[in-house]
Order: sequence, then structure tokens, then C-alpha cells
Amino acid sequence: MAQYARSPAVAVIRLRNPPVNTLSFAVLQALEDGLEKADADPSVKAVMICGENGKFSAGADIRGFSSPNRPVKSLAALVSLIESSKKPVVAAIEGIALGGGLEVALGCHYRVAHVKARMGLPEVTLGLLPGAEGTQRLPRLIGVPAALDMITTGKHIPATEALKLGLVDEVVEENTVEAAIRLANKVIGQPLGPRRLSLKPVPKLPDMEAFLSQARVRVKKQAQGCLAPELCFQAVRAATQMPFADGVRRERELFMVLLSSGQARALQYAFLAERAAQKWTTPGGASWSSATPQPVRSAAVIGLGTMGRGIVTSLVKANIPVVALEQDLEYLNTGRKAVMLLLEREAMKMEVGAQTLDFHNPARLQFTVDFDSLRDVDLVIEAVFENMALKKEIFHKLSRICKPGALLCTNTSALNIDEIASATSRPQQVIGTHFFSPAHVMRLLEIIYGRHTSPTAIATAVQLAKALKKVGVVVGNCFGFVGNRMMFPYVQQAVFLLEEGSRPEAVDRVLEDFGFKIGPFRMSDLAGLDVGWRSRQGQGLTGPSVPAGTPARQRQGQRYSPLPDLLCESGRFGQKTGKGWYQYEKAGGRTATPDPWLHSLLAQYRDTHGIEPRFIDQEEILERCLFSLINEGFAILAEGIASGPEHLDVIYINGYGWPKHKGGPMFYASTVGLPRVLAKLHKYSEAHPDVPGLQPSAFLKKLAAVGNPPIKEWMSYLSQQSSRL
Ligand SMILES: CCCCCCCC/C=C\C=C\CC(=O)SCCNC(=O)CCNC(=O)[C@H](O)C(C)(C)COP(=O)(O)OP(=O)(O)OC[C@H]1O[C@@H](n2cnc3c(N)ncnc32)[C@H](O)[C@@H]1OP(=O)(O)O
Repeated sequence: MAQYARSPAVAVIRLRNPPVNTLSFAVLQALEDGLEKADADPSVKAVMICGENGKFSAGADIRGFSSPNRPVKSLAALVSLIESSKKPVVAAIEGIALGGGLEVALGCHYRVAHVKARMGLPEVTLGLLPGAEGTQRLPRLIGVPAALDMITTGKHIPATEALKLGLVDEVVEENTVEAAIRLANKVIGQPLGPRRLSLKPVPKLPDMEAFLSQARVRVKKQAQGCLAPELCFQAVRAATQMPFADGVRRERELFMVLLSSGQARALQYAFLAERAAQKWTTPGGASWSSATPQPVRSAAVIGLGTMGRGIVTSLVKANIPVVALEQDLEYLNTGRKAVMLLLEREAMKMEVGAQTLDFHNPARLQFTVDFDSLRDVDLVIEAVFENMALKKEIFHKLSRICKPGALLCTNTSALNIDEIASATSRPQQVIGTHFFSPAHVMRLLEIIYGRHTSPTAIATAVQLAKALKKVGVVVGNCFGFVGNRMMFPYVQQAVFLLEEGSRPEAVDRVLEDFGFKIGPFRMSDLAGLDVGWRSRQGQGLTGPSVPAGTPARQRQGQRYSPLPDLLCESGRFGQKTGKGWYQYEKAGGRTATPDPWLHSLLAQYRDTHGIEPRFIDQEEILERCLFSLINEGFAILAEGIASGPEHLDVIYINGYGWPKHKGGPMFYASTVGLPRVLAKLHKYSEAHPDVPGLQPSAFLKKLAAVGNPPIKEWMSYLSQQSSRL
């Protein structure tokens, strides 16, 4: 709620709703009561609004947008009420002023911010727009270009930038509340008209029309199928074309369109799913609430290939001193140069000098070939290539060398954590940390616990993810873990579609139109086809270990497509060789062009195997790829490999380019409806009985049978199901 106090001529209203002072109905009501009380008291000459616990406000309660009693309408009315106060109102912004929180501050006549405060209108990231008149007030205060940038990107800006933009009047390093009270006392009696943003004109630009049309193109391009940025743009444009009251009406119309959209529901779900995924539990009973992380004051990275370089960069950026180790001086020097280049670029992007990151200082970043240098580090991340024997050899060494208590992490995308841990005398300290490439850019960190991994080790890895500004998702140990395990049937289905008559560019187009950043074939070419080839060789699916006489399209009792193997056998490894599912301008090129060679390979292949090609429509392409991925997700949930559907969705949004405004694969399944997903899987599996990945999982069948419960209830139906762990 809000607390009312006096200091002495200044009424102090403190927003209080832990942990981030969201604007619940009760808070808004208390704020309104406080304003009325201050207005009615002749000894009060000014008002100051601040937030409890060093935070102004994180805005409206995101959980409340789906509730019929949402307090959104009253927030706009309250902002107007603040602005129309006859006594000056000053906002004291500490910590955060976001969304509706910043809109409240925009209603105030003055704003004082702490130097560490951040401000923003992140509604666009929730599929909305600032609906409490923020799209009309902000451009009047800071001008159209800056307002449009903040509103269409949702970015948080630091107080120092806010001061430059004119968003705040003063930035202080010490007590913000005292500074705001001082300012409030100073401005008593001064005219408020010029401080009421609704009365100000929008600052003119030499050619507003030209600016807006260029901005619109930019916003559309960045939106990638998301509706909110375009509607945010329209609301700000309205501010440039209409008087304030009409602009507010337009803002409300646009807000209502977004509020009722599926995209807003998906984006709000994604926000909450990311928080839910931090609350990990294991089937053995370990949990985030009881496990305590160990401090990580130093780290080592073994292997300076693509992944290792990115991981070192991430650690340096997080201010964790790193020892980087390679097998010999030649690899070490190549790795060192590559890491330094990455760090120089990162320093430039962060607009801080190399000095701030301090990576030339050997106490911050040291390169070595000597395993003994790893003796004292708190954590080691092994990032050599995917070879079990090599990884076990390294872990055996680490187990002997590292200090007791050091966390031993393996960066792997599929290998068995228990087998790696078995090479050590301390399996409780071994954990999988699956980074995504490029590791200093991608937000996801899949954290894989083994049979013996301790809760402390899990909590430490989760804490590390936070320090690296990544989203850590804790999952169980199985082949491919969560992300890649769900990816296998998706890519596999895409390849079966080629056998049956489709082409890589047709399949990719459908999935890119759905919202994936790149389709499965472009993605495979980018990742390198040889990676999967080596893995299939290891599994005995291709190569010399396949028994003579095995039918070309059968493996281990199931239908198999050797098409990806045929490409690799012809030296087509994707972008790196200039040829894969597509052709590229050169080895290492990035522009994919459909390849007539591949089309004729497909035609020959179908001839050889007596396959009559057929036209496959977009619906079938989309459903077979997505529903087989989702189907695997249900199997993962049933096995206890992940704690809930949110975890799978967070993995897909942050690691696999799933369009956030579609909420993640499991959320998407819930919007399609589980009975429909099930019916389609039945249909496709009946049409292609020998194609793997299409037979519906038992858990999906169960949920459809109990009447398609909402996603948050799914896990409660697992209680009778057996857990694998
Ligand atoms: C007739 C019709 C008329 C129409 C009129 C329309 C009028 C519309 C009016 C108003 C509209 C307002 C829109 C909004 O204000 S939308 C909300 C905008 N705010 C945000 O997007 C902020 C989101 N939060 C964050 O970015 C972060 O949480 C942050 C505040 C920066 C804190 O980050 P961090 O310290 O890392 O902590 P967590 O993220 O883990 O958060 C801690 C817990 O707080 C919960 N939280 C945070 N923000 C919100 C929120 N806005 N609503 C609900 N809950 C929030 C978060 O879930 C964590 O809780 P838990 O651990 O239980 O999950």
C-alpha cells in the first residue's frame, strides 16, 4: 500500500508493495487517499512520492493483466490526478521506475533520481503499450525521437542518461528522498502550469513526417512479427498529430487491442516463466529454497575453441578473474588472440574502455598450458570438443588437482554427466553447463545435474548464470538434455519431409514465417552438419559400425533418413564448407541460396527408394515439425527431466530462437489446445506409422483426456505418473 507522513510542509507518500512496489489496486487507492489528504491539509504545501525498500515502482502487476479486476483504468486517472494537484508533487526515484511506475513519475511535476536508478517503459516487451498516458506525456518531455526509442524498445535507461534527456530534473548520489523533499520545499509557490506535461506541446522536428516514416520502417524491422512495437509507434505518432486528450483516447484504443491479443498473453507468460524457471527443484527433493550457492571468486576455462572463447569473455565481463587453459602453446596463442579480439569488441559495445574490463591484467585474465594453475580456482568450466574419453581424462586430472570444494563444470550439449563425473572422486561437485553459441551473447545456460550432483553445486551454477547475466535453467541428465532432445525430432521431421517431396527452402520458409529466426536447415548449415554426423557415428547410426545388410532407411528398428549422412559424405558440412542444405557464396559465407545440386540429389534419392514425391502444404510442414518437438517436451516432463513446462519454454525462447510472442513451445501447445495437438499427431502417425516422433506421448494423451487443463495445472496431473529419477 502507501504510507503517508509529513516532513513538515511536505506530505510524503511511500509506495509499499514488496518486492518491487507494483501498483496493485490497494496501492493505487492508498496513493489516491494520500493525495486527497495532502490536498485537504492547508499546512501541506507540497507532496513527495517515493517507494519502499529503495525501489520506486516496477509498474502494474503483470499477473493482474489476465484478471478481470485489473486496475489499469484507475492508474491513468491517478496520473492525471497527480498532475492536476495544486501543490507541487515531486517523485523521488530510487532503484527502478518502470512502466506504470514511470507513468506515475511523469504525472509528478518534478523528478529526482538516484544515480543508480533505472527508468523505462517496458510494456512493449509484455505485448502492451504504456497505457496510463505515457505515450502522450513522454514525447512532450523528452522529444519524439528519444520517447519513441524508449517506448518501442522498452529499454531501461540509467539515471545519468535520463538527466541528459530531461526525463529527470536532478540526479543525486546520496539520499534521494531528502533531495526530493529539499526540491519540494524549494518549488513551493512556483507556477505549476509549465510543469504539467499534458499542457506542453510536443517539441517540433525540422521534418517530423520524414522522421516518423523512417522510424516506422525501423520499428517494423525490429518487431519480427510482434504487434506491440507498431502500435507503440502509432500511439507516439498520435501525440505528434493530436491534442493531448485525443492522443490519450487513441492510446487507449490501441492499448485495448494489445491487451486482448494472444501475443500479450504469450509475452506476459514468458516474463513470468523466466522467473518461475529460477525456482528449480529436483525429483530427489533438492530445491532453490533450501540450497545455498558457494561464492565464485575465480574461474578457469579449459579449451579455447569457439565455446571456450565465448565463456572466457562472459566471465571477464562479469568481473570474475579467469585462468584460460589450452593443450599446447600453439592452440593457446590462437585462443588468446581470439579472446582478446572478442573482449575488445565487447568493451566497445559496452562503451567502456578495455581498462574498465581490465582484461590485459594477468590477475584478471591469465593464459596457460599448465593444469597446476587451476589449483586454487573456485570453479572450472571444461569446454573441449564433444569426446567422452577426452572429457573423462580431463575430469580425472581436475579431481586430483583442484582444491576441495571447487565446482567442476562440463560444457556439453548431449554427453552423459554421470559418466563424466565417474572419472572423478567428487561426483557431487560435477555439473553440466550447456552454453549456447556464441557463449558471450546467448542468454541461455542449461544446467544439468547428475545422479550425485549436490544441491550446493546446482545453486552455485544457477548463481553463476545470474552473474553472467544469463538465464540458467536446471534440468536432469538425459541424451540431449532438454533443448537438443526436443530439437532432434523437429529436425528429423524436417528431413523426412524432404524425403516425401518438400525442399529445404520450403520447410525453412514455413518455420521462419512462424517466427523462428532461422529454419531447421539454415540452422543445421550454420551449426555444421558434421556435428550431428559425428554424433550419429558415435551412436552407431551411420558409418562403419552399421552392420552390413542394414536397409538404408532403417536403423535400430525404426525409420531413418540417411540424407544428412549423404551430404556429409560429399563433404557438405554447411556454411563452413560453402555447401550444405544450401549453397553459399564461399566457404564460411552466410548467404544461403537454394541449390540445384541438392534438388537433384533429392530427386535421385526418391527414385532410388521408390518414393513418389507429393506436394506437402504449409500446415503439414508446421505441424509435423512443431508437434513432434512439443510431443518430446511432454515426454521430458513425464520423466521428471524438467520441473515444469515454463522451463522448456524459457529454454526454447532463449536458446533456440523460438518467437517470444508465441510464448514457447509448451505455451503454444496450450493455445492450440492439447486435444488438437493430439489429434494431429494421431493423424500424421497413422499416415506414416514407421516415422519416429509422431506417436503421441502418454502424458499428452493423459492431459487431453482430462479435458485440456490450463498450462499451470499440467504438472499436478503427473502425480500418478512414474518419475524416472
Ligand atoms: C477502458 C480501458 C482503459 C485502458 C487504460 C489502460 C491503462 C494502462 C495502465 C497501466 C499500464 C501499466 C503497464 C505496466 O506497468 S506493465 C509492467 C511494466 N513493468 C515491467 O515490465 C517490470 C518488470 N519487472 C522487471 O523488469 C524486473 O522484475 C525488475 C523490476 C527490474 C526487478 O528485477 P530483479 O531484481 O532481477 O528481480 P525479478 O525479476 O526476479 O523480480 C522480483 C520479483 O518481482 C516480481 N515482479 C517484478 N516486476 C513485476 C511486475 N511488474 N508485476 C508482477 N510481478 C513483478 C517478479 O515476478 C519476481 O517475483 P517472483 O520471484 O515471485 O517471481
